[in-house]
Amino acid sequence: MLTQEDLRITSLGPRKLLSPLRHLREGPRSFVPDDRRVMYHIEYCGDEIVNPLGFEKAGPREQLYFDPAECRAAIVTCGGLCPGLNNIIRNLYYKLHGDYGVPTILGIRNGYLGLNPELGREPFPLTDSVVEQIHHQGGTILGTSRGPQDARVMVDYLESLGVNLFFPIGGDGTQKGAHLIAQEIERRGLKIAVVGVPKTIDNDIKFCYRSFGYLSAVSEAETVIDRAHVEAKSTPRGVGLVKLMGREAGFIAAAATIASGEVNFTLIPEAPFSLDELLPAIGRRLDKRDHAVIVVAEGAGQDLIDHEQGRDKSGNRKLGDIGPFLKQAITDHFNEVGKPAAVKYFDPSYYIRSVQANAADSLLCEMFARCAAHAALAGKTDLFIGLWNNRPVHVPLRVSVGQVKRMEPARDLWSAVLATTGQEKW
Ligand SMILES: Nc1ncnc2c1ncn2[C@@H]1O[C@H](COP(=O)(O)OP(=O)(O)OP(=O)(O)O)[C@@H](O)[C@H]1O
Ligand SMILES: O=P(O)(O)OC[C@H]1O[C@](O)(CO)[C@@H](O)[C@@H]1O
Repeated sequence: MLTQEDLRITSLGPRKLLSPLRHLREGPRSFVPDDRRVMYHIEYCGDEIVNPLGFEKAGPREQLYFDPAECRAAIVTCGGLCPGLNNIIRNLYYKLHGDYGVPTILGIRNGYLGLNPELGREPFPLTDSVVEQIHHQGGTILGTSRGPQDARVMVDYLESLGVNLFFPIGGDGTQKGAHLIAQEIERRGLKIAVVGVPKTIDNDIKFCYRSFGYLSAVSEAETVIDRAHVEAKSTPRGVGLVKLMGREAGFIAAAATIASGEVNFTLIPEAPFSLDELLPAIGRRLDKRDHAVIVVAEGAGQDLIDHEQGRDKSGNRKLGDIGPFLKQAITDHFNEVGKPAAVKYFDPSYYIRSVQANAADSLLCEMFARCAAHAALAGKTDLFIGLWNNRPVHVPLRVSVGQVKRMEPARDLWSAVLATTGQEKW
């Protein structure tokens, strides 16, 4: 259970400088339509908390800490690609520059690498023409990277750039890095707000019910499963085998299974399985219906594969390739029992995460970016924008760091998978 102390949001100081309403009336934004000013008024939500855990609700504050006209913002995108990164960049730009009037928004290139001036390329200023069309593209116009950088070096650089609003967009690794940066800023007594936006197609960030990009990736995955189903049905004893991303959590595999409705076996990292049980179960399905569709998350069945243990640059564990392993195991097994199966293997891999955001994710991105801008200008720091009880909330980074979200086999989503596939367990 989280305590009040856990949930306390760090603030750079008392908020009294400017009210957004006053600022919008007086500010130099001739292109802000009048109705946006009204929207601010309606949107204003104060420091209300959202139960049951007690997160503070995200959104505009009555008073700002920073004078937007004197601010400099920087955005960085880190880790793997995710649909919606460009939407976040674009919406942050429009909110900060277009609505609040922050004069300069810098794009940091290639993740935290771009905050090390010895190694990275120089940041560039975002402009209307730079961001105008980017939400139609997958990826991130800023580039990304994995691998650690020294928080002291990054803070030195942010300070030298004159940045006081900093937005790290990334997964749990990025948010851990953001927390170290925020702590270093606090140690030095600097006035730089650090407000993260959680990103991952894997949807495994704690206190964020749905991360942006997840549903776009699921949609793409569903298309591949449907193709695998067509292949499997078109040949005697056909097996469509689809490997999907999901290093530690099976949310993509589970949701794509349910969306497709054509999967017979779903295998996820959170539910260990044995070949002794799985292969005969596939056999029973083939005897009955002559085809089977299997979805496996890349982190599933790792205990079955002999592979080199190791870590990537960011410290994420390296996985053995479960797809070809399963393909071989299924092929060998049915050859051995004298009833060969035709296994068609699909590995959509990066394909599902390099697409542009779908409508649902575009909406989420707009909300996350808007809330991040409000929080930073209000002087809130060392937090990310989460989604809790269907509301955007402020999640202190010290609370989220080290916490992970996993599918719980006893919960609804997994029950829905079992009901959809008809598989007995796993
Ligand atoms: N514990 C940590 N402390 C400081 N920085 C970290 C930490 N873990 C990861 N990072 C840094 O954060 C950045 C992104 O981390 P990582 O590559 O793990 O991606 P991620 O943000 O977790 O996203 P994804 O979901 O794509 O894996 C990298 O530059 C990495 O070095
Ligand atoms: O090959 P990369 O870029 O390290 O990314 C792979 C990983 O990224 C993720 O999609 C998370 O973003 C994992 O599911 C996957 O293992």
